[in-house]
Amino acid sequence: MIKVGVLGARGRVGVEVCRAVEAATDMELVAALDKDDSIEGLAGAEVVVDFTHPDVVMGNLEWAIGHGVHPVVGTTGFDEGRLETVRRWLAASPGTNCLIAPNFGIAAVLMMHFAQRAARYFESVEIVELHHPNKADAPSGTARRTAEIVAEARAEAGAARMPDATTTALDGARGADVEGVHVHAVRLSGLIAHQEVLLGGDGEILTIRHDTMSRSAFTPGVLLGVRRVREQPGLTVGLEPLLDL
Ligand SMILES: NC(=O)C1=CN([C@@H]2O[C@H](COP(=O)(O)OP(=O)(O)OC[C@H]3O[C@@H](n4cnc5c(N)ncnc54)[C@H](OP(=O)(O)O)[C@@H]3O)[C@@H](O)[C@H]2O)C=CC1
Ligand SMILES: O=C(O)C1=N[C@H](C(=O)O)C[C@H](O)C1
Repeated sequence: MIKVGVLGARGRVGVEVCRAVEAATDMELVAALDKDDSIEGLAGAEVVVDFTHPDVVMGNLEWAIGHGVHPVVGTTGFDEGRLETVRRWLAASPGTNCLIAPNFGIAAVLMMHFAQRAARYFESVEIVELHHPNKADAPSGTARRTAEIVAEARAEAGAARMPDATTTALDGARGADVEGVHVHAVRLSGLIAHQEVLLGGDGEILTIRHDTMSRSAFTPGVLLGVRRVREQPGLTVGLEPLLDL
């Protein structure tokens, strides 16, 4: 049995994760902690799942890694600086591993992968992410990561700069620029989590769209991460290696 702790246990995703861990026959939920609980309650857990908030996740990771608990992290807000800090903590705690995935939905991971594969064949790529209005951050972790891997694929293929004749615009009208890829964030009641990657070429457009219809979509990926994190050395970013992508 894998002893699992959950941080953010009363949150929108945390509730689903606790339910899934309790239903898994190879896992035991040993701690379900939320905002005002002491993180010391994680003592005894082998793996901790974090779905909290970008402002608190780094403190949680420092504690977990320092205590030899393997984190599986869904919380967003990771840039290269944060990832480097996590790598440093892991290096100081040999045998402890960490998985950080901006999206645990299998279809969402495939959407990102297909966008990365397609990017080199098109002149233009833009991303529109659409989420519920209670989301803390923008752009979403998924959109940010998609833009990064799309930009990387385009750079590797020697793609030219994307055409854009805009010289006059209101601030924000062209969205956020993530390594040259424009990302637009919609916050709308009724939505959960959605993303479109628009790829434009000569006379044709490919749209890759992903829709999260229920937060239960994240739990198979989280359980996969919990089962595999102990054998994935150091820091793993994204679920792709666990899906052989
Ligand atoms: N990787 C993925 O697949 C996914 C990632 N996410 C990300 O996960 C994060 C959480 O999303 P969501 O569940 O919607 O958010 P919620 O706000 O619904 O849940 C977060 C929970 O964490 C609690 N919390 C805040 N601080 C702490 C702390 N220090 N220790 C323990 N618990 C704490 C919050 O309490 P309180 O409300 O009182 O502040 C809340 O109950 C976001 O960053 C989101 O982007 C979301 C969906 C999928
Ligand atoms: O906050 C959310 O809801 C989600 N957050 C993640 C992100 O920022 O990409 C994953 C998914 O989009 C849902």
